[in-house]
Amino acid sequence: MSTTNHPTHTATAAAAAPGTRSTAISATGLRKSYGDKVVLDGIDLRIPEGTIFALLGPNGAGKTTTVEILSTLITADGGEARIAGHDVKSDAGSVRTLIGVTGQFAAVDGLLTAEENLLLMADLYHLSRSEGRRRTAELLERFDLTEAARKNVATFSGGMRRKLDLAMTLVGRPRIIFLDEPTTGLDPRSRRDMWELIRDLVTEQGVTIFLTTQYLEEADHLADRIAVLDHGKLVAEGTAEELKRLIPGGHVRVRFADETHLATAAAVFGIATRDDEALALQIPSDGSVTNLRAILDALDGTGVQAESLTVHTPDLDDVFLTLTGRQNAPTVPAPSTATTTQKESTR
Ligand SMILES: Nc1ncnc2c1ncn2[C@@H]1O[C@H](COP(=O)(O)OP(=O)(O)OP(=O)(O)O)[C@@H](O)[C@H]1O
Repeated sequence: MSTTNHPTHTATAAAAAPGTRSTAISATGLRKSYGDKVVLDGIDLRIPEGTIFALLGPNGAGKTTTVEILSTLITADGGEARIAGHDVKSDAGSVRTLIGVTGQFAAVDGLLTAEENLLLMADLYHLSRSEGRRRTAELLERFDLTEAARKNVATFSGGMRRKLDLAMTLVGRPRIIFLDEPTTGLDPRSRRDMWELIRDLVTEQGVTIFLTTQYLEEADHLADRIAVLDHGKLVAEGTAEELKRLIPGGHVRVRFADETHLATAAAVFGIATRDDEALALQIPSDGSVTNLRAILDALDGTGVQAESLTVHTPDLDDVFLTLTGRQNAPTVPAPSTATTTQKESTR
């Protein structure tokens, strides 16, 4: 897709101070309280250009508040945040020309068709009539909405509305896109479609994505880096692999035909946990091929045959549970009315 016709963004990005040129989003000591309630308690972030960053946290952790501050919708009580080098408070106008924000159906008008919604957005971005039509057609095609283009959005499925909402955000060709829970409530297929669209934006156009999610799988799948937000503080940050390494729990489970075989194997693997009932041994392992080979070689050495072997590597659910002491990842979370109302004022 062409990225011409967008002088504002290119010029503004190039104007960023040299030291911050490769940093799309940064924050230092961000704080926000509502009355007595501390929502953000000193958040530090540094997100390089052209990457996907996921802010992961349970309901009420402060994810939307973070997005609202970074996208200039509300101001922080303390700390500093910059978008491509521009201060979100003192230079909010420049920040707004660089970013796109997609909340929960924030901008979509259900009484209009998909095409009308996109054309309206093109008007808001002062695109000429012909450029607006061209961009609308291009986005409808890209998001597989061409057939539904002339239908009222009220008839759309949740997945189609989300796609249209993202398409509307892209009319202005933002270089930095905030996606607040982009797949909450979507079925698995629509969620995967959305993931593909998000990833394509980064690989094809080099945009930077800041997404919030409650889904560990989503962060694992999409993000270059993940931060876990809990009670207004970042409790961990890293790649999915780094976060998974933070916690123990990786193991190989080997099942045997009878107790004699189990006892022989157990004598070899001193640190293994024995499950007599299931005739199984649980052997600590990082799941690497080298480690698996060593386990199998040691078993071969005993002359004992294993009936089955399964590898368990910790997933982000385990990480979340370890870091926050709570299970996460609801299957169909209900959208909160309060945050939806705030999100409606995003544009
Ligand atoms: N305008 C407001 N006035 C008072 N409290 C607020 C306001 N906005 C947010 N909060 C509170 O701040 C906390 C964090 O809210 P926020 O919406 O940022 O969390 P979240 O992590 O996005 O959660 P969710 O996943 O439910 O959207 C919540 O306890 C919420 O009730």
